[in-house]
This record gives sequence, C-alpha cells and structure tokens, in this order.
Amino acid sequence: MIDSTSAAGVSRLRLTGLRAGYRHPHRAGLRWRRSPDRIVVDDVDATARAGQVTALLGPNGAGKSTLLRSVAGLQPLLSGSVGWRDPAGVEHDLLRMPARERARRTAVVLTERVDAGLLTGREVVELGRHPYLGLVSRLGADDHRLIDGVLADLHATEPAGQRFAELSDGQRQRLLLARALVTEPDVLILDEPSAFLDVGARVDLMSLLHRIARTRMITVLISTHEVELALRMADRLWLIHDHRLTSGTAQELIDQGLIADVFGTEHAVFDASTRTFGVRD
Ligand SMILES: Nc1ncnc2c1ncn2[C@@H]1O[C@H](COP(=O)(O)OP(=O)(O)OP(=O)(O)O)[C@@H](O)[C@H]1O
Repeated sequence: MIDSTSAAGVSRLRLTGLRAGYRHPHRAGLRWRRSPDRIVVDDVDATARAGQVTALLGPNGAGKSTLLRSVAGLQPLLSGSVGWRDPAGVEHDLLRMPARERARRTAVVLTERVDAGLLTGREVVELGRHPYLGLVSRLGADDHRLIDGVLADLHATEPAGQRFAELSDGQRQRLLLARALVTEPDVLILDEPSAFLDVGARVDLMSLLHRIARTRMITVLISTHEVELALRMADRLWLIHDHRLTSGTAQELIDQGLIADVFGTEHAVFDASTRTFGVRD
C-alpha cells in the first residue's frame, strides 16, 4: 500500500513513470555484466478505469505484450510503478503485493498455448480458484457454483466437459477467459484475446468484455490488432508508437492524426469519417 489518502470512487489501474523492456545479463570473462537495458516503451503515465474496456493498440513489435506482461508482474519493470486504487479509495502498489494477493486481484490471459495435459476444460477453469485455496484444500460448493455461472455466462459449459487439448482454439480461448474470471479479479488483462476468433466472435467477445467490465466493475485491459473494432467499441485507447504511449478516446486519437499515422502504410489509408481503413488507389 503506498497511499491511503486518495478519494474514494471508481477503482482504477494507474501506470506512473513506467519503463518496460528487457535487461540481459551477459558473461564477460569470469564475471556477469549487465548489458544496457532494451527499452521498449518509456515514460508511460496512463489510467484504465474499472467498469471500462481499455484497448492497447500498436503496430507489430511496438511493445504491447511487453507492457502487458510488465503490468501483470510477469516480467520486471525497468522503472516506474503500477498502482491500483480500490473502491474505498485506497492505493495499492500492485507489483509489491504478496504474490498470492496479486494473483487474486489480477488475472491474465496470454496468447501462449497452454499445455493442459489430460485435463478437461472445466479442470483448467478450476485452476483459476487456486489463489483462494490452501495447499491441501479442495474446491467447495461455492467455488463450483461460481464456475458453473461463469461457464454458462460464456456459453462454455459444453466444451468444459471435453479434454482441453482436443478443443478448438476459439473454445480454448473462452475457457481461458473463464479461468481468469473465476479468480474474481479486479483487473483483467488479455493479450490478443480475439486472435483465434472469427469476425462475429470478435464482436461478441468485445461486447462480453464490456458487460463483464460493467457488471463486475473490473478494469479490463486488452491488447488487440483489431484497430477498427477497438475504435468502435473500447471505452479508452492506449496507443504505443515510437516507444511512447498516448491514451485517449477514439475521437481524440483520430483527431490527433495518430491512428492514420501509426497504422497507415503505402497501401492502407485511414478514413477518419468512417473510422475504417481502405486501400489507397
Ligand atoms: N525476451 C526478449 N528480449 C529482448 N527483446 C524482446 C524480447 N521479447 C520481445 N522483445 C522485443 O520487444 C519489442 C516489443 O515486442 P512485443 O512482443 O512486446 O511487441 P507487440 O507489440 O506485442 O508485437 P506484436 O503485435 O507483433 O505481437 C520487439 O522489438 C521485440 O523484439
């Protein structure tokens, strides 16, 4: 906890003076030396509010996954802090919390394939309750009720009964989202959640994330290449470009010319009036 004087209100995630990237120790003779840091994104000051979906955009290699992993505590920050204000207005330093408490507050769904061995979909989802269990304790009736509710909500009850390894990519993604939700997190972080989904399912997923953010009052932060969809459906955008992050509403980023500049190419041109990309003649 770093401050308890903030006003109560809507909870939110706040990145302050954040620098994310990589630190590679290397061997020089008998000694280990530190190479210069590889800074991917720097000077990040941005806020994502509970009850909203914040979409993280940026071209390939801009640093979306690096930033999300850093915010989730899966790789060390080079500097700065990740704060979370709870509904009572108390500020917490998310990355300095004990690991178990952080695991309850923050749920992360990454794009890496999950090797679930012989587990069923439901057994994978049940893993999301582990931050609440002791070493030898088992899931109780309340845990099972919660899991049933989340699976029904995500229309994932049927695939949950099958072996996880035998499901389609889209079905797996739904179950990984279910696993994240049964943790009952305050902050839900998803790296490219729509990567394996067809176009209708992408829109459905965005609406679902909206509903989850609003009804559960959680902060949803997703990275996506679906720029048009994000412009239409996200409440707020974080755009990484030139190692910096600009945050704003879709209209603000469009008005600044950033969407056109960052994503436009020799052939792809952004039309601000329709908020879509077309092919340059
Ligand atoms: N382990 C690593 N060590 C050093 N540099 C890395 C490492 N992983 C990624 N990078 C570099 O960090 C930069 C950002 O990569 P990152 O995967 O975060 O981008 P991204 O925006 O998620 O890209 P994409 O849209 O293609 O998935 C890239 O230049 C990448 O080469």
